[in-house]
Amino acid sequence: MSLSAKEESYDIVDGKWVTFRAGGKPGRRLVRQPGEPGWVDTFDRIPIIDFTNVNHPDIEVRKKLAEELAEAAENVGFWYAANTPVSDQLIEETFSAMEKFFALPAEQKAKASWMKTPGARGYESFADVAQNEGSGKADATLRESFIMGDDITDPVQWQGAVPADIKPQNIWPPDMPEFKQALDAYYSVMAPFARSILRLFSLSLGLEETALDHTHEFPMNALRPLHYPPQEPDESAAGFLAHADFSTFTLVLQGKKYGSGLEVLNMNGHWIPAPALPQATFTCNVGDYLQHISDGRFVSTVHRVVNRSGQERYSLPFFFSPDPSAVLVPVVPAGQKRKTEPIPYEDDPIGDTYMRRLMFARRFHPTAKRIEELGLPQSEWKYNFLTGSLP
Ligand SMILES: O=C(O)CCC(=O)C(=O)O
Ligand SMILES: [Fe+2]
Repeated sequence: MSLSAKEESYDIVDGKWVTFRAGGKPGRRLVRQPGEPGWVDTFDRIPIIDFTNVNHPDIEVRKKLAEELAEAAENVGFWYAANTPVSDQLIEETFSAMEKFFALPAEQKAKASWMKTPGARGYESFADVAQNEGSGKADATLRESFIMGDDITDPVQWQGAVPADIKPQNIWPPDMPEFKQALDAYYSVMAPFARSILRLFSLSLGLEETALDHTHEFPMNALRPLHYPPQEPDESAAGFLAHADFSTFTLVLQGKKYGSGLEVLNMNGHWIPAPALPQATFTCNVGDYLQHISDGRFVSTVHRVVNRSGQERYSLPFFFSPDPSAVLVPVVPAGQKRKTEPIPYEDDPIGDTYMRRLMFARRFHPTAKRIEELGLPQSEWKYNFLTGSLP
């Protein structure tokens, strides 16, 4: 089922629109009511998938799980993951470190500001969000976050030789060394789990189980602790604006004891709540890279966060993305034609396209400003600006 093809097959005259950013550009969807022209059969709930068998020794068992996953990825683009390799204890320790980090005085958090790293890793304050997104008032406190990810210069992640021009990617709060320990521990469990899920997607696309492994060897992963205070009742901006992820897929840990607020957009323009469920660990979604690999079969579904719960909300997305050097080619079944239109820069290495998306979303970041000063056209933006240095 190609959701976007259905969407485009109707003449839209007037009505209410939901707007979002997806695939690196603005998009919109008409809000339709039952019986109205263009009302489609779309999801109104998110399926729960049991991952007990993710590494089952019998390939037939793994194939069955792959089929279940493919159905969710195709019809919803979101799924809950239950019975995963992530223990309750690890989850508790990770959330407790996150709460402690976000509770640090602003000056201590600012020591690990994302403005200090070439790839915008580190702490993003409430004020940074308000400035970057133009969302609400300058003093809005919609969300704050921290990003860490793959870093070849960190011996916890990589023990091999490091090229001399590669700079550290991550930055850490010097006043809370346990924060690094906690996120490293969590990251080291998530990375292999994500690789196993990638293999399920390989199977579901009719490929050898390991066929996509070479595109995700030292991938551009990111782990992003987020903190959303309860929104002011008069605050119209979302805590996280409607968007699709630029990842292969995303595994979001939502704390069960916190407020909910994640919402997923269906094809009729309705927001479907996706709160933490007692029986599941992760809320997961297809990202743009998997949508591309699957030739549009798996949908990078739009979502947002609005914390109307009246409680603090902490969440922890793990973005699994390809290697910077990977060039992704849509998988087209034998005897069929490609269904999707080519997208800009699709023959470029993913690192370069990632850079274009990241810097667009971080226009006040020094790397983005330097690119602007140099007057570099987007076609010349390169991933190595984030790891080495700009000209
Ligand atoms: O906080 C969440 O639950 C989701 C955040 C999100 O969508 C993102 O970081 O891309
Ligand atoms: Fe997202």
